[in-house]
This record gives sequence, C-alpha cells and structure tokens, in this order.
Amino acid sequence: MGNLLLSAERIHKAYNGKVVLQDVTLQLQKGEIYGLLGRNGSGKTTLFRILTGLIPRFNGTVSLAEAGGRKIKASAVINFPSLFLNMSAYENMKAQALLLGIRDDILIKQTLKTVGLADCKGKPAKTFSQGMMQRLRLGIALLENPDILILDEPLNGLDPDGIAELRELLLHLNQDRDMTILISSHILSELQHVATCFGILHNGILAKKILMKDLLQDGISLEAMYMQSTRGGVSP
Ligand SMILES: Nc1ncnc2c1ncn2[C@@H]1O[C@H](COP(=O)(O)OP(=O)(O)OP(=O)(O)O)[C@@H](O)[C@H]1O
Repeated sequence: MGNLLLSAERIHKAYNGKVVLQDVTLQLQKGEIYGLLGRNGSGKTTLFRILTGLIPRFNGTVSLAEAGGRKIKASAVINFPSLFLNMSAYENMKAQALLLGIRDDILIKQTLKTVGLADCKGKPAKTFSQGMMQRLRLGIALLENPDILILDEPLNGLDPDGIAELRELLLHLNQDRDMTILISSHILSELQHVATCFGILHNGILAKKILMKDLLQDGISLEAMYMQSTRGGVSP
C-alpha cells in the first residue's frame, strides 16, 4: 500500500440547482489526521457523505487504495448515528456487530475497552454523558477495524472532559493503531491539538491542504488562517 489511502477528485455536488461543492479534490495520506474546516453549511457533511458512499449521485471520483489484495476500509460517524438508548454499551455494540456479520465477542469487549466503556456493565445508553455516547458511536465505527475513520463534528456537545477524552482516544488510534483520520469540527483550538493538516471549504471550494508543521513554522494560528480563508476567499 502506498501512502495515498483515499483520493476524491473533482467532486461536484448541487442540491436542487444550488452548488455546494465545486471541483473539490481531497487526498488523504496514511497516518494523517486531516481536519476539515468550514462555516455552517459549507458542505463538510455533504463531502463526508460522498466519501462514504451515502450520497451516490455526484460528479467526480472517489477511490480507496488497495492493500494485500483488498480495498482499504473506511468507517464513519456522521450525523450522530442512532444508538439503542435502552441497551447497554455492550448490547449496542453487539447489535451493530451482528448487522456487520461480526460474531467475535472478544473483539466487542476489546473495543469497549479501547473507547473506555468496558466498566459500564448493564447501564443503558440513555444514562450516558454526551462524551460516553460519542465514544460508543466511535466504538461501533471501530468494529470493522478501519484503516480510515471519518468523523463529522465528533466534539459537538462535549464538555471539556469529554473533549479531552476524545482527543486522547483519537491520538491513540492514530499513533498506536495506525488509523488515518478525517475529522470536521468548528472547535479550531481543539483541532489544532490533534490534526496534522487542514483543508478549508469555502464557497464550495476546498483550498489546498495546509500542514500543521508549516503553520507552526510560520507562526500563524489556525484561527487566523481560517478567518483569512473564509472572509477573504481562498484560491483553489
Ligand atoms: N439533502 C439535502 N437537500 C438539499 N439541501 C441540502 C441537503 N443536505 C444539505 N443541504 C444543503 O447543502 C449545504 C451544505 O450542507 P452540509 O450539511 O454539507 O454543510 P456543513 O458544512 O456540514 O454544515 P454544518 O457545519 O452546519 O454541519 C447547506 O446549504 C444545506 O442546507
């Protein structure tokens, strides 16, 4: 497998004649944590849904790399996938695992441990904090042991503790489990802690990838870069 895991080329999408994405090209390299930024309604979720096959009608191409004779796997947490609120974390994972044809109970228990929910026993999900619910959703996405995780605004609704826990988890998955992550968020200060690179969507256009190390080297804050791009316009 080369370093390029996912390549979206010249994506164009319009809803009822209103263009949301125009000529968007996004490439995800192995090991990256790619932060996708953009104002409300700029098309981040639309792009994620296209990348994960949830929107079948669009122009452009999306391709996943191959490794060892198989296509690499991408799992996503987009728009709060629903949980069974009367079920425990284990039962939620088990139900999703069955849908995926996974019958490995040890894997389910290990995944619960990974997302820090191993000690929740029979507690129903409706009693969970937002952070716990989000970690459960992430756990469900991890069941297939994906190469790429796509997370749409996973920090929404989390308190500082929940954000810190999720940050640790994402860094663990990236650094210790070799997962490549594509994440959107409006919390720039937090993304700055985890992301290795950024893309900014504005007026349907995705500006070229910004590397975190370049921002650091140039002494530019992510917020300043974001403001400049979304107020001043970006060049593709
Ligand atoms: N199914 C749909 N039908 C029509 N318009 C849609 C549909 N889905 C999204 N849109 C519109 O497309 C635009 C982009 O929406 P999208 O949800 O992709 O943006 P976003 O960047 O994820 O926004 P936010 O940051 O608020 O989550 C918005 O104007 C939205 O109203």
